[in-house]
Amino acid sequence: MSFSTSRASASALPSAPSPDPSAHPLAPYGWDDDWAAAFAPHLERGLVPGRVVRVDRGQCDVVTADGLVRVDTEFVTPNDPLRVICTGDWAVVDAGGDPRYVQEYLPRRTAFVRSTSSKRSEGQILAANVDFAIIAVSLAVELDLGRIERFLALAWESGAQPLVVLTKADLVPDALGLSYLVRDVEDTAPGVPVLAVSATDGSGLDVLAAVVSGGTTVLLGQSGAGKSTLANVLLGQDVMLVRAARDVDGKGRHTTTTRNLLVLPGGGVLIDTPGLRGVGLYDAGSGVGQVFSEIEELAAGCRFQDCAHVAEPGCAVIEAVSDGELPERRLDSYRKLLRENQRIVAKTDARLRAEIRKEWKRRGAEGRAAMEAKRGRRA
Ligand SMILES: Nc1nc2c(ncn2[C@@H]2O[C@H](COP(=O)(O)OP(=O)(O)OP(=O)(O)O)[C@@H](O)[C@H]2O)c(=O)[nH]1
Ligand SMILES: [Zn+2]
Repeated sequence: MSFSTSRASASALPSAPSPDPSAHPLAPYGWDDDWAAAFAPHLERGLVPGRVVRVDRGQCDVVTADGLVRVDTEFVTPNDPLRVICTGDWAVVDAGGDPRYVQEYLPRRTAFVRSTSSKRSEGQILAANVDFAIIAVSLAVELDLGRIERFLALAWESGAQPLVVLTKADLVPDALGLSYLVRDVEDTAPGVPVLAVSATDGSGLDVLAAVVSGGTTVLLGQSGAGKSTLANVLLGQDVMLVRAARDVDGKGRHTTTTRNLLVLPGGGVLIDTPGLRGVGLYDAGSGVGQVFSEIEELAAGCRFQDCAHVAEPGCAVIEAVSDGELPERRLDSYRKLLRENQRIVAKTDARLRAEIRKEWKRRGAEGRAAMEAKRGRRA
């Protein structure tokens, strides 16, 4: 069966420039001319570039031109959790020292962030320099467009290009039904390629592999959406190779089964960390705007600049709904995500205020104690 269900033709799909493997040993890991330019000053100082494949407490595994090395990360683990080195970062490595360590990392192009449930006021960095975010959606269950929109907001917010991959297409009985499902999702996801694939009959997988070749990809989606299956299909035999490569540092850590950053046979890498799998929505403000770009465009025609599109006179958005031009479900979903986003931001601010108060209380207590000690000495 040939793959022809999606209106998004292969030519309309984004494609990352395929790195020339002869150009640089790190090209398969995403190294390109822009990274090389950013690294040039470090190279002059005898430092080497490496991509972070895994981060542990205090150390990380970095793949360099000479293979995988274990390096200390004390200089790249600041208090701000968003600035801590993470999988996908391009590290500036001092490989000559003992211990070897990361001096800094190159400015990130994109970043996936998760809101933390801890007392910390900021999010947690999950993956850096991701080009493509595959949002896996199972066709075995009824489509939940609201959920897709939520993942899209998260993906846009990170800076990566989202791709919706409808999995288990073999379970949809007829081609016409499948094309309707694809169109529904396309209408929900302006600017986002939508592909239907099946790991069972192989349809669509070659297109998907071609799209993500040369870039860095992450897999998002509900449990059971088929992410592991897609990862296995994309990776082919390379999982084994990367595991074997872990033995390069001679410490036998190849026994690990944690898959973090893996080379794809067709070029490019897949980042698959446990944290990314349960990712939520964190301050996806501009991301929400991109998911609902047609609403934002309509809003430009509202009479009031701060129109909330609820009951304002001259509201172009409500007018589009009553004209049947904009589905009411879209507007509801937009409002819901904006509200949720505001709650997260408000919660974050409240945490920050609470932390500041605690700090001032502590200082106040110290100050009082010092004053009392002084008084005591005087008495
Ligand atoms: N019929 C059919 N089943 C599939 C296909 N792809 C995956 N599945 C099945 O769907 C189930 C879930 O797939 P997984 O790949 O484990 O899903 P996941 O998203 O990784 O799930 P979590 O690990 O819970 O996040 C498994 O039983 C797969 O065999 C497909 O193309 N067709
Ligand atoms: Zn309006």
